[in-house]
Amino acid sequence: MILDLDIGNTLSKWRLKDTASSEIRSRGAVWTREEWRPGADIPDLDVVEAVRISSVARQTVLRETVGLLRRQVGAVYVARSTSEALGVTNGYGNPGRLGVDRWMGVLAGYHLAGGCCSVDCGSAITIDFVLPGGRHLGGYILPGLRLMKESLQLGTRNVAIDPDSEADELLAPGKNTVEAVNHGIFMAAVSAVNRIYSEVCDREGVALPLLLTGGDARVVSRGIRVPHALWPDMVYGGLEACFPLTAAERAGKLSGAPRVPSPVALEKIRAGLAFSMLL
Ligand SMILES: Nc1ncnc2c1ncn2[C@@H]1O[C@H](COP(=O)(O)OP(=O)(O)O)[C@@H](O)[C@H]1O
Ligand SMILES: CC(C)(COP(=O)(O)O)[C@@H](O)C(=O)NCCC(=O)O
Ligand SMILES: [K+]
Repeated sequence: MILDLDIGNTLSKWRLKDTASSEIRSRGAVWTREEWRPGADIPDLDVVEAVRISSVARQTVLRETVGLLRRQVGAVYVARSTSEALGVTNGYGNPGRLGVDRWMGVLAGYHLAGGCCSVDCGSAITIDFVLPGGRHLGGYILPGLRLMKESLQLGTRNVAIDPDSEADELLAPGKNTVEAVNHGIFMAAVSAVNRIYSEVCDREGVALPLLLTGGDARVVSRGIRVPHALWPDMVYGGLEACFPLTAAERAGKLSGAPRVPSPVALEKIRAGLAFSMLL
């Protein structure tokens, strides 16, 4: 078995992948601030031959996790943001500073779709662009839905947006504090993604496939006006592409990859931008 770890600022996600069949056998998540210790929701390390890790948590969390795993598992691969990988050049002036979860998402997106916009809706919402040909442009970081809600301190933190709400409902003015906050942060997130996607496609003269991942991807997806695809395992996809271990991975097949969404024509994106300027 392969243990894949995606340690974010809120949740440490794990999944077990069968080395022979490439199937996902189990998955789970623990709060990042909790100690990572086998037992409870954590898989039994006896069956694990290799571990792949993407971590944006504090250095000490990664160090402790790697230390624990190295004692019990033969091969531990830790992903790093580099200046170039798999045909993509990192757009940051200091490439190592790019969050490795963003780098994994960009590499997975490029592997699947070629040039793309990859959006990760987690503790933070990150929006990254890579052009056909592999030039990563850099990206945008804004607070995630939960962070936005907590920063308001209006006692609404425990009332999450129902991911099954219709976009129309979420667009409407709130009739109480919970609604006003939930609709407000929803609009902040989706407006940013819609606008940034259109602006960058316009600037670069290319309509890019749009891919979404992260804990709030389903909610944000409700308000995205252009074709896009959800890829919950996108960060894991970057780990698979960087450290291929199974036959399917070596053949370039990333698990859970969606069908590549066909973007709308650039003219339409530009027309939408022009229209929003007139309002
Ligand atoms: N069951 C859940 N538990 C915690 N957070 C959740 C859950 N479902 C959705 N979320 C949302 O997802 C976010 C965490 O998403 P995730 O992509 O795991 O973030 P990170 O990678 O930053 O840890 C939270 O900030 C919250 O808004
Ligand atoms: C922006 C992030 C906090 C997002 O992390 P997440 O929301 O997935 O926990 C993370 O990618 C990070 O720490 N990045 C380093 C700063 C940067 O990318 O510029
Ligand atoms: K994120």
